[in-house]
Amino acid sequence: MRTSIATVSLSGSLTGKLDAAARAGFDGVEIFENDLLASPLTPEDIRDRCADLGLTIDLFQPMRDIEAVPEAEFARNLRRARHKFELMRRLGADTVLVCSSVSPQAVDDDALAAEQLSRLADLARESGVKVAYEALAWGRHVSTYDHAWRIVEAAGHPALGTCLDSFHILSRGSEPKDLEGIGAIPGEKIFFLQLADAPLLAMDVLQWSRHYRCFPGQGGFDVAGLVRHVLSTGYDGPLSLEVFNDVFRQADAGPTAVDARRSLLVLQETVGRAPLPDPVVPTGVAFAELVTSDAEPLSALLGSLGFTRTARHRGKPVALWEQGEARILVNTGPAVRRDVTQLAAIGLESPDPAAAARRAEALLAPVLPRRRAPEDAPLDAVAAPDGTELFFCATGRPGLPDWRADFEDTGPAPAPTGIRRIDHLALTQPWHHFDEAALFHRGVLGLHGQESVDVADPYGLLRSRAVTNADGSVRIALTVGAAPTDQSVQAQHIALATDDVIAAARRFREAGGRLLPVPANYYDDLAARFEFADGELETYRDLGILYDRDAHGVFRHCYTRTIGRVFFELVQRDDGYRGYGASNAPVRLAAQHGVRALTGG
Ligand SMILES: O=C(O)c1ccc(O)c(O)c1
Ligand SMILES: [Mg+2]
Repeated sequence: MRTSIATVSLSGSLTGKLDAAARAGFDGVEIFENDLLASPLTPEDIRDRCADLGLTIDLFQPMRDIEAVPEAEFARNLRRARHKFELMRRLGADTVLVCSSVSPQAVDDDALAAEQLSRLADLARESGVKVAYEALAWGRHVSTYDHAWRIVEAAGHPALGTCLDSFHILSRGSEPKDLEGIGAIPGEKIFFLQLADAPLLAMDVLQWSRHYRCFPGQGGFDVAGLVRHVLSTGYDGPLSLEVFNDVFRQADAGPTAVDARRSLLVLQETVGRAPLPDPVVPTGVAFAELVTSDAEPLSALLGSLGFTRTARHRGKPVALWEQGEARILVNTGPAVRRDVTQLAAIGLESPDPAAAARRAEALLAPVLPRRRAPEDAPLDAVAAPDGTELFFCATGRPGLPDWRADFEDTGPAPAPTGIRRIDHLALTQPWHHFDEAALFHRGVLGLHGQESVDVADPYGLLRSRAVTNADGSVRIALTVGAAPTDQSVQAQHIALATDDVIAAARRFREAGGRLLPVPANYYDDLAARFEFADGELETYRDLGILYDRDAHGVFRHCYTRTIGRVFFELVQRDDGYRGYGASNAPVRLAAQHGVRALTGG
């Protein structure tokens, strides 16, 4: 299917928007009148530029407040339309969007609306233009798609059809049965289909539409369900994104256009219309790679956690540290983002690394060079939106490139200390890339998105959403802070799974490690909320262990101090607990702020 994007969805100048849309692979654009008015280019220049970029102009919009008005007013509207149709001729655009009137002059008279739209369509036809009539959710008299369609049907004019916009339809809380009417519209009378998602917010629908729309798959609407209804009519026009969003209005058009196109690819796959390679869901975490300019503090911390250095890279200053199945690479080489200790890469165990990379590439993920150096194993890797490198690994599987082969052993595996593996990785996202990151991890990696939760931090709200595979052996928690300057929102962490967090915490402390101190008030509150065995709470209090329960089981966890941007968590999940201790995050965040205030670090 052809894909299109409205220029209003992207930031910057009209030419910048067109370039970004073309580079992301869109077939066409909807030109917003305001973008054209503000552009120094003539309509002919814009037409030529689109042609050079391989973009069709699928829609010109919007024309407002046309129908169901007194005759004198309608005559003025026709005059206005004549000018716009001439402009469209110069632009080479053949479909105009007319949105339902919000004018106080408009009357509630479907017959009049049909008659005037029909006369508009007569004029349009003379200019070779088709009119697509759209119900705005806040239209004065016409606010539903079926009402707009009844008027179009009554007009019975070949140059008049309807435009369906998923936001206007789904923002009205449509039940599945309310969408069935879509299937009854003849496909050739649906002149255009605009797609947008939105987070489920209770607010004025106009404000919601103008500020909070997002790309399909990033909000709470069933956009794919609506598209299925539309496709069942035989509609064969473009899938076009029309997203009014304050964040996208400020963000770079290039990455936004890529995010937009990826969302459409995932949507097309959901409705069975995208030729994408199947997802290859990762089956485990092979390693987490930290970069640092000073390995000393990190080595000490890993040592206290029971990790030992077991191997080093043959060609680069990268050490492998292991404990159980948890593997941490410490890279002290000249990495791009080495200024502060941070998580730079994740190795994901993949059933078919090459196929995983093919899907990632089809979903517009930047593919990284397979060999960093001539002697390296050829590993498939892509960059996530936050820059984290994702390696698709086949650890110890004959016939496939193995990252482990690039390492030579330097010491034996450590004695087990009860740490089994990496439980999850928590990555903070730049605030304006959060939805993009969640969609990326779901679409590209085939992970499943869990509920989004908001967590209070002393200086703002953190949003958090985890993506996981089916058995929980890969869990990535994506978080973002409301306050972009707050240091806590920059932190990343590696959570290590243990079967006995008390023993692990004691061992860590005995080995010289320092756990994050937790205020006594927290334990007083725990005592009020839960019943504990004798001495249990005192043990938690002594060690700084936090406690949570969900419908499935119990979660106990504690934190190390932070080095650079990175800290570690020891976690014990019992009886199928699924969460990440979100209810404890405010206490953890406050404690981390407290430590920073004391140490100045
Ligand atoms: O917010 C608006 O006015 C507006 C304009 C044109 C559209 O296609 C639309 O969906 C909304
Ligand atoms: Mg619209």
